[in-house]
Amino acid sequence: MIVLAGTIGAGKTSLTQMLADHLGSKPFFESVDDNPILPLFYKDPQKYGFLLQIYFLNRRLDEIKDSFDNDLNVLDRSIFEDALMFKMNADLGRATHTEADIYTSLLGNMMEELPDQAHQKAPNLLIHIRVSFETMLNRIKQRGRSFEQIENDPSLYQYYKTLNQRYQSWYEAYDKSPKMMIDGDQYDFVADPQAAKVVLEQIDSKLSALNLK
Ligand SMILES: Nc1ncnc2c1ncn2[C@@H]1O[C@H](COP(=O)(O)OP(=O)(O)OP(=O)(O)O)[C@@H](O)[C@H]1O
Repeated sequence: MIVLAGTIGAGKTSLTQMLADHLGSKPFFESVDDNPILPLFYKDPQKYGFLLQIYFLNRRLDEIKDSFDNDLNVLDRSIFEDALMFKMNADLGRATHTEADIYTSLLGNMMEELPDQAHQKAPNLLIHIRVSFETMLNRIKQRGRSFEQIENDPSLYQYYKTLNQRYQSWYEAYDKSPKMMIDGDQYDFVADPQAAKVVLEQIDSKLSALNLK
C-alpha cells in the first residue's frame, strides 16, 4: 500500500484520489465530515484527545486490513502520523503522558496482531506532501471547516505552527518504509494540471525505482 502523509490541508485527500485514478488502484479515505469526535476534540482537547486517538486507531487499522490486497492501493493518511499528533498533544498538555504511553503501547500491540505477511504491515511507500506554514493556514481558511478556524479559537495558531514544524523532523526520522517528499508549495497539484502531471511523474519514477510499477 501507498500512504500519504502531511499536515492539515496539505492535499492528502486530493492526491490520494488522483494517484489511485492514475494507478488504477483503490483509494481509502478517512472521512472528516462523518467523524463525531473531531468537533468535540477541537472544543475540549483535554477531555476528548484520547478518545479521538482511539477512534483514529480503530479506523486506520480497518483501512490497513482492507487495503492489503494491492500494493498500489492508496491511503490518505498514515497511522504513524497519529502517534506524532498525539505525542504533540501530550507535550502541549492536551493529553497526559500516561494516555500517550498507553496509546503507544496499544498501537504496538495491535500492529503485532495484524496478519503475518511482514511487508503488509509497513507501507510500500510513504509520500509526504510538505507545505509551508503559510500555505497550511491559507488552506485551512479556504476550506472553512468551522472547528479548525483560528478566528474561533486563537490558540490554534500556535497548535498549527508547532504541528507544521514537527512534520519536517518527523519525516526526516521516519524509517518504516521507503519514502519521498512532494513540494506542495511549488506544485499546487489541485489547482494546476501541469503541476499534477509533474507530481505524478515524480511518484511514477519512485515506484519504478522500487519495482512496484
Ligand atoms: N491523530 C490525530 N490527532 C488529532 N487530530 C487529528 C489527528 N488526525 C487528524 N486530526 C485532525 O483531523 C482533521 C483532518 O486532518 P487530516 O490532515 O487527516 O485531513 P485534511 O485536513 O483533510 O488533510 P488534506 O487536506 O491533506 O487532505 C484535522 O482537523 C486534524 O487536526
